[in-house]
Amino acid sequence: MSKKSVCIVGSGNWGSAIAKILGKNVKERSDKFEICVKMWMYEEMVDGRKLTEIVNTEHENIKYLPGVKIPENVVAIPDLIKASEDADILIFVLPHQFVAKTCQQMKGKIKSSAVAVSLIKGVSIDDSGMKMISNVIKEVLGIECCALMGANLAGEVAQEQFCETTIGCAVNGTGELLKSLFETPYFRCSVVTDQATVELCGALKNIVGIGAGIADGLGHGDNTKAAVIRLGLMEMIKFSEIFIPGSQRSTFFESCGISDLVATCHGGRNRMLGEHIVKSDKTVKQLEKELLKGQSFQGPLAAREIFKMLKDKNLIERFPLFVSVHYICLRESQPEEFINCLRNHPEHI
Ligand SMILES: NC(=O)c1ccc[n+]([C@@H]2O[C@H](COP(=O)([O-])OP(=O)(O)OC[C@H]3O[C@@H](n4cnc5c(N)ncnc54)[C@H](O)[C@@H]3O)[C@@H](O)[C@H]2O)c1
Ligand SMILES: O=P(O)(O)OC[C@H](O)CO
Repeated sequence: MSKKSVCIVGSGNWGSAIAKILGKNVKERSDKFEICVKMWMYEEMVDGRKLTEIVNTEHENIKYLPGVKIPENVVAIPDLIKASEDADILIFVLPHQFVAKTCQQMKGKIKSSAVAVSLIKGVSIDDSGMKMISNVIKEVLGIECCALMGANLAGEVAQEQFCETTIGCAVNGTGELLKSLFETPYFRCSVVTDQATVELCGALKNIVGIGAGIADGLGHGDNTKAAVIRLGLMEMIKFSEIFIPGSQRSTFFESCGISDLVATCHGGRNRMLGEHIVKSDKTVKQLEKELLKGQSFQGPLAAREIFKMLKDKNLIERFPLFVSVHYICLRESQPEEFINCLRNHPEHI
């Protein structure tokens, strides 16, 4: 079997943490993988220098993952086509609002035999309804695309603290190939076939994470947060039952489900957003700029997209937590209303 070459499409907080894992793994598994990992980087200037040059000389993404060394066999490339044209495995790890445009640029210019994996937590909504991000990639590029999601706060993974992740892969064989590429003693990968639920969990938990932050910001403690997690999980399960035929309850007990929900509700950027929404009167855009300095909150966009789906199907009353987070992000509802939403949740009736 010929060696597979790997390209990471994206280089933010998570993309850079994943680059650290992949750079080391391909060297250790050089019978299976090419040693050079290409990483497409959306070019920008940092302290008067190109970020790609900084990464390629200092081997550190000083803007998105400062303080963490990236192996020297990971090469940052600002040209998307040069980075991806020869790849056998494409790893998509961008904020979800950029994925369709990025794929359009790659269309017809990559290997037709390539396989992709999406690490992107979000969904895409258009006039035809909801699509998983892996389906957007699959449709535009015409290649197979799996998903990898879990309780994986990038900073902790980069510090090599133990965690688990879930590879959702409907196609035989590719899941095992991806496991052999990603797994380390501190990053354990389980493969499941219920890919759509894996991806949906990744998108929906970000909305619940904002809710947990709102409860924190209002001064509520661990009991309230536990209620946010439970009610959020119930809405995630109900949503999957309605929108994903064949969704399996067992997937919610993988890392992509309950574990990611717990991690995000305690340590995620979306949780931090919820807290700051309560403690300031700034917009989400302003808070993103101030708090994240170039990184991105995925929860507010997911809340808007899911709200649209619910409205179109007349389901708003069955998902009060998701809907309340959406209105609070828009500043159309007061944060205090979130606790009333928990109090009156249909799960209590
Ligand atoms: N950060 C985490 O802890 C973490 C963990 C697991 C999954 N994820 C998911 O991974 C995905 C990527 O998140 P992240 O944390 O790596 O990103 P991030 O929040 O650090 O986002 C910033 C990235 O977006 C890029 N960017 C800005 N404008 C762009 C454009 N027009 N086109 C393309 N790229 C552009 C920036 O260059 C930068 O690389 C998200 O879906 C997120 O939910 C993140
Ligand atoms: O920081 P968040 O809220 O975007 O969450 C990061 C990861 O998705 C946690 O697994």
